[in-house]
Amino acid sequence: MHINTKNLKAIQDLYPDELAHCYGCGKSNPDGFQLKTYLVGDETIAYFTPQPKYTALPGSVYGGLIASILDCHGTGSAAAFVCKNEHISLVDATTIPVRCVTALLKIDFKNPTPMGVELELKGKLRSIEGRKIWVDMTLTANGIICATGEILAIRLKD
Ligand SMILES: CCCCC/C=C\C/C=C\C/C=C\C/C=C\CCCC(=O)SCCNC(=O)CCNC(=O)[C@H](O)C(C)(C)COP(=O)(O)OP(=O)(O)OC[C@H]1O[C@@H](n2cnc3c(N)ncnc32)[C@H](O)[C@@H]1OP(=O)(O)O
Repeated sequence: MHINTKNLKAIQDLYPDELAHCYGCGKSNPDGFQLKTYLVGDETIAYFTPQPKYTALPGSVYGGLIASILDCHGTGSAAAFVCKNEHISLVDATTIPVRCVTALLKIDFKNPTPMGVELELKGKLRSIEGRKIWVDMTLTANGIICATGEILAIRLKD
């Protein structure tokens, strides 16, 4: 079920402008994917519908694109979970003082991901250990988990 994100702020829209050029999720990159990750309770969610040019075999999505959007959903989720952990409100903020980069990303491709449908990405916090944030993710299409991911995101120093 697609949740209503209209009244939620995407974590990527709270990155300061100078850190918002990421190809996958930067709001300041007009050529990029501009993925949006939302914190909803204890999990994160994002939606993305790939364009047909990101085809692997006809009818299925290219794995590199799947890795890209899970990468950005993972770092966004990590930042959101740190904010939640430190009671930094995402509702009132215009920017957040937390930015994470990917140190390690693992994707398991479980089923072909169909082209032409909206993909749902979810993230769950596994642990925060100092600057290291581990997040587990799923990518679902038509109710079927097509890929799972795990990411180690590192919180950048001030
Ligand atoms: C993208 C540029 C990255 C450069 C970062 C610098 C500034 C950038 C500023 C803003 C970034 C803005 C936008 C980012 C855009 C998009 C985000 C989307 C996701 C991506 O597309 S992002 C691109 C791909 N990403 C990289 O380009 C990272 C290259 N890398 C590094 O820049 C360093 O490697 C870094 C910063 C990761 C850590 O460096 P560091 O000096 O801050 O910290 P350190 O090495 O001490 O690691 C701390 C603890 O993490 C453990 N650890 C580290 N790596 C591990 C691994 N692979 N496996 C298991 N554990 C690992 C250590 O073992 C230690 O653990 P412990 O504390 O327990 O000892």
